[in-house]
Amino acid sequence: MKVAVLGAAGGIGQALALLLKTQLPAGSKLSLYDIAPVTPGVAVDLSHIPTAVEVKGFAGEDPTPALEGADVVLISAGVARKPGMDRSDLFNINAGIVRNLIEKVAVVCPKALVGVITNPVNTTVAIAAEVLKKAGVYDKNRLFGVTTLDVIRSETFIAEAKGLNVEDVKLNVIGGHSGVTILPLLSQIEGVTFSDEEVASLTHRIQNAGTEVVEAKAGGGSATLSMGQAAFRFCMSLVRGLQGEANVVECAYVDGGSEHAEFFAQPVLLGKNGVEKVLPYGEISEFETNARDGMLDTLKGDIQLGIDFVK
Ligand SMILES: NC(=O)C1=CN([C@@H]2O[C@H](COP(=O)(O)OP(=O)(O)OC[C@H]3O[C@@H](n4cnc5c(N)ncnc54)[C@H](O)[C@@H]3O)[C@@H](O)[C@H]2O)C=CC1
Ligand SMILES: O=C([O-])CC(=O)C(=O)O
Repeated sequence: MKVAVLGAAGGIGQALALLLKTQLPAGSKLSLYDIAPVTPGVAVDLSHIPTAVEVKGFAGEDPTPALEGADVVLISAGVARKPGMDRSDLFNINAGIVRNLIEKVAVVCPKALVGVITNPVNTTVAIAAEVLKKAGVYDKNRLFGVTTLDVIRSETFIAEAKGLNVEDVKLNVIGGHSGVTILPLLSQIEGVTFSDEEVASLTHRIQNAGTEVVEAKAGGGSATLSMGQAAFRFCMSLVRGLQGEANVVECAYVDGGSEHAEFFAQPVLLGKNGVEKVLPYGEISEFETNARDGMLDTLKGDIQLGIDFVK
């Protein structure tokens, strides 16, 4: 199993690389790429940790050597938000970065499972799909927007608010990955009830949790450690699926034939070819139905921006 992290010298990339070095299955290869010259050094640093995972680092303009033979590619290359910015403000810089990296993926490892972390995810995933289509190698089952941070935040905040064991909190978060497009399905959590006020305030907190971190870091970036953990969880689920494990399910932002939008985050069953099956997200409350329907213009606009960028 070979996992490549693009943007590996950044805040997310380094946290993710550490988790992968310590927890990928024995015999795996971990390949780190970033334009930052420190990247080979990050790999040397990690290589001193005694695990059976081989790590190599690559810097410079060309990610090709990092991508050769990759089964999974995770992309966190790009710029992060500062206070006062929306994720969409990152489009001008990050759109081109994701396009260029995916152009290389299309040539070097077109069969890899690709997880896009770089914001604005609602748009960068559409960019990635268009680039892969242009190259004639698009497989919708192999491209994912990583929305796992919304899931782990929901699990944490709900457990805190309700005094639950966080291990017992499981839920789907659907839609996309920004503001109103993030929709945690609180009504589906077993064994708890929420007042209308709790639903409104928890939903709002989850939708704005990225901004909570951006403001707390006061200009020093956005979520990196929690995102490292989230990307790690998602990557391990991809790996477990590739290895043939049964019943591996994660929510992710995929081209899954949704009736709502061309890309939509919902639960997917993972397997040897990426998405084995797009799963229904189940019954939802009236509040959630309104929130879902209310997000769609925003989500579709974000997706169209990505399509237009490549065309
Ligand atoms: N999907 C999600 O839930 C989340 C997404 N993000 C996004 O992830 C991205 C990365 O965030 P951080 O790691 O905090 O930023 P960072 O600034 O710490 O790291 C980004 C890295 O990308 C590298 N980079 C820039 N251009 C590159 C290129 N062309 N090729 C390879 N590497 C390149 C930089 O050298 C830097 O090391 C941001 O766009 C951020 O908004 C952040 C948190 C959550
Ligand atoms: O908010 C940001 O800019 C980073 C992000 O996507 C998150 O923390 O969910």
